[in-house]
Amino acid sequence: MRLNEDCRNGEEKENDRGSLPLSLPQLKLVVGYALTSKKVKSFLQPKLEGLARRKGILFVAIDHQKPLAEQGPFDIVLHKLTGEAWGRILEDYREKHPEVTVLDPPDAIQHLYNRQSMLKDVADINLCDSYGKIGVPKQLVITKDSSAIPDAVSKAELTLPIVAKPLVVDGTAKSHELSLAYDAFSLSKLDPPIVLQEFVNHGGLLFKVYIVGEAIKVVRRFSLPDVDKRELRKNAGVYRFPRVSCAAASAEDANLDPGIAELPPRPLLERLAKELRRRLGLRLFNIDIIREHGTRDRYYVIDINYFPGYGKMPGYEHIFTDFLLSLVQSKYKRRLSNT
Ligand SMILES: Nc1ncnc2c1ncn2[C@@H]1O[C@H](COP(=O)(O)OP(=O)(O)OP(=O)(O)O)[C@@H](O)[C@H]1O
Ligand SMILES: O=P(O)(O)O[C@H]1[C@H](O)[C@@H](O)[C@H](OP(=O)(O)O)[C@@H](OP(=O)(O)O)[C@H]1O
Ligand SMILES: [Mg+2]
Ligand SMILES: [Mg+2]
Repeated sequence: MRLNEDCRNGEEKENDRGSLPLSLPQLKLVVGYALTSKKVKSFLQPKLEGLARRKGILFVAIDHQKPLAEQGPFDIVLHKLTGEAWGRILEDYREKHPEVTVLDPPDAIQHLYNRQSMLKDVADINLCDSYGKIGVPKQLVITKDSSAIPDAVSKAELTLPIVAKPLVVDGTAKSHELSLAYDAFSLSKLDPPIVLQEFVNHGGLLFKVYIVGEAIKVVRRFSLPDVDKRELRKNAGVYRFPRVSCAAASAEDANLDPGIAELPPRPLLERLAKELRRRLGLRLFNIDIIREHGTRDRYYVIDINYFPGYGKMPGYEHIFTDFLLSLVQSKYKRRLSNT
């Protein structure tokens, strides 16, 4: 972190939401970012950059034509790019620059790029307390041979309908092309590797739980409608469906049945977030949670995304800048206590 006496003047001296303890010198925090142009557009909105500047945080684009080590110096590196080459560059940089916080470690992120390993920790946590139970839908991975799917589905005793999702999430639109199958035979039309997941009726509403370090923010999103099991036979086939829950329009203001709209209990989400942060070793992700329709406390995690669309999270500019400052403040305090 760079000490900077004159980076804030005039009205910019205001201490936004009290994030900077007054006893600390004024900081200038440099955040290098390596993001796709789509992500830059959705995340680095003027309201984020403006607030960040007022708080002494500067976002600087990482130049891919130049070696990372020759850029900066950075306090934090924020990134969401795929590819092994980039992962190696970052690992090498982390080794040589342990003083820089890389958000997040590439190995840990990799865990979320496979829909099987992504949900493993949720299943292992097996969270169940007086506030509710959180699990994952029953699922099956098919790596090859689509003709064997009907048999595999029957052996695994998966109940129809079934959601089919590409196994690997690699940032392409194709990895988000999902299908809903009303009969197991139609699944043999799909291209493995795929994950087959039991569809859980949830009243057409999904909870997106955004995590930014210690902060948690939940929003409601529209989702797929319930499927009447009696309709299965009539509708046999496999149907591609669009990215319903990703739409910018939120379900916050919709006139919903209170039993469906009620948010999951805060203590339950806090326990889940704390455990997942620790087990995944990640600080920036979101969790898609649904509540089984007709129950009050039976929850399923269906998806976890690394560095999701924070631009759609209300108040993200405050939450994110507070988080960035908290990272260097704790580092600064540790350094002071070591001197
Ligand atoms: N097991 C399930 N039961 C019921 N609905 C599901 C299930 N899995 C997925 N869905 C529906 O499909 C949508 C997309 O699924 P999922 O979130 O796994 O895909 P994704 O492409 O990774 O989405 P994102 O855009 O959040 O990354 C969910 O938002 C939900 O509406
Ligand atoms: O915030 P939610 O509704 O979960 O949806 C996000 C997806 O989960 C992310 O995968 C998208 O980011 P990438 O396009 O960088 O993968 C992300 O893209 P965005 O950052 O351009 O909005 C979103 O589509
Ligand atoms: Mg999702
Ligand atoms: Mg996803």
